[in-house]
Amino acid sequence: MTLPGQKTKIVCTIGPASRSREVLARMILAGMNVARLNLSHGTFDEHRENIRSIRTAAEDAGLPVTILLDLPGPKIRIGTLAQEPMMLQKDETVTLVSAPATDDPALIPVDFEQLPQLVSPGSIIFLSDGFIQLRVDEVAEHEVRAQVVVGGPLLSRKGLSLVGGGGILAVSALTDRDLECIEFGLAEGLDTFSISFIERAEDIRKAREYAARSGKSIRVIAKIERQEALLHLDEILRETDGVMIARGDLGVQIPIEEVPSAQKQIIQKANILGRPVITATQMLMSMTDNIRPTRAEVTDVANAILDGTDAVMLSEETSIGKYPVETVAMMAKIARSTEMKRTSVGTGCNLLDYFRVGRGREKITINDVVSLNVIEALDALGIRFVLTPTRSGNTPRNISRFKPEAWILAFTRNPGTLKFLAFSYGVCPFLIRSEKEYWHGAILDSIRDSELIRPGERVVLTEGVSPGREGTDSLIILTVD
Ligand SMILES: Nc1ncnc2c1ncn2[C@@H]1O[C@H](COP(=O)(O)OP(=O)(O)OP(=O)(O)O)[C@@H](O)[C@H]1O
Ligand SMILES: CC(=O)C(=O)O
Ligand SMILES: [K+]
Ligand SMILES: [Mg+2]
Repeated sequence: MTLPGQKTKIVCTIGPASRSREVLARMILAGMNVARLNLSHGTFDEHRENIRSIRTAAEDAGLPVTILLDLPGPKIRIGTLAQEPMMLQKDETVTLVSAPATDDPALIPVDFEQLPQLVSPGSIIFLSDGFIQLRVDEVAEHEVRAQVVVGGPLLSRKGLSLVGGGGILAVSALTDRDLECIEFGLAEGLDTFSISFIERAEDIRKAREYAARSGKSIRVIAKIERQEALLHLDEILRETDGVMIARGDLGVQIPIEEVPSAQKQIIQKANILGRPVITATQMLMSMTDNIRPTRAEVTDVANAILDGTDAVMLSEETSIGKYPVETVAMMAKIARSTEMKRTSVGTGCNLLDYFRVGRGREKITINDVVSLNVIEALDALGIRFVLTPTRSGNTPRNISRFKPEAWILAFTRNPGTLKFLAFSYGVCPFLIRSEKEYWHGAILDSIRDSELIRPGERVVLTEGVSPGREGTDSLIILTVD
């Protein structure tokens, strides 16, 4: 048993820059915990190959990697360009045509037939999360002519949105394509999906019900990337297994200046319920092309950690960037340094006060009380390890939400629980093979053998898993001999 270098979990989007086994292996060693495959890009064949490579690389490295499949959702995207990048210059006129692809390098295909009905002269179109802006001049039956207001390089399959929140198909968040993607994932033996543009808890239930028809249960990360999701945040958090602050789309769907406060609110509410939360998009964006990040980016990563995020995510940086491995290593370095200073610099959200003296006191559960007591014991006695036998993963997650300095070693027989703990801060999960290994004696034996714990050191153990009992209602503090 060796401990990871940092407690914050690192999610990396895999693409052309990182899909080789060699690069994947180096990213795993640098600290990647979760490989995200964005099913909005590439083909099922490509992703099947990616899944194979990730599994092999993880096996070779001897470290666990969880695969997250990100569903496309009802997002309007441009199609496949004849040449990429297509360089758009300020003031030039461009033509958008409704088509999935084009051979004409002067045209921008848009993978959405009704585009001409959606805009009128004067409408502002954002491409690529708002990096590129166009103003519509003329609308014809199948095409739209527009002037470039802000230019830049455009790549195939980038998102298209309209000022004022347009650019999402008005249908349910879960599209037919998403259902096909769930089926693809289940057939590949995967069960963790992030759902894009969800509006309500109902969207998550639909995905679960769809998987249940094939007798499977799935784990869901709800992507918060539109106003409606913020309005229904409480019901979404209750239903979901985890949550992602998808700042790319969120920053064009709501006023961009509201993204930071939304981030803090989502993190705080997710922490209260013990749902792992991922902060995503543009975290180290400049490392897509440069070997060093900006001060602002480093500060963004550190602040997300201090806000209480469980995981941080890389997108372009690792999917198409020049320095995927260096970016993961930088992320890990920022995380490690920030975690060490977390107590001395203080954090934005004091969850302890929420439960002890705040609104949380009214709704407090026995599990909350136990996790509060664990935190109390860790602090008072300077304990470095909590050992949690768990079936569902709830006990380690409830402790993790307080972002303690101690490591949470989780022991489970359930491979799905193990995989999903890859999203929780400070949790180091281990697979055990029999019911007997849930017993305290067995857990202590394995930890003694690992040499992680010094003889004479105190640890906290949460109650063992026993048949017919739900939740954790006790903890023991003991000295390892
Ligand atoms: N499998 C892939 N193949 C090719 N390019 C990819 C792949 N995955 C990601 N990319 C590139 O990396 C960029 C950033 O990835 P990201 O996952 O954030 O996608 P996105 O297009 O912004 O959409 P989303 O809102 O779904 O995240 C993509 O826009 C795309 O250019
Ligand atoms: C990750 C994602 O979907 C976004 O930032 O929009
Ligand atoms: K997606
Ligand atoms: Mg998005």
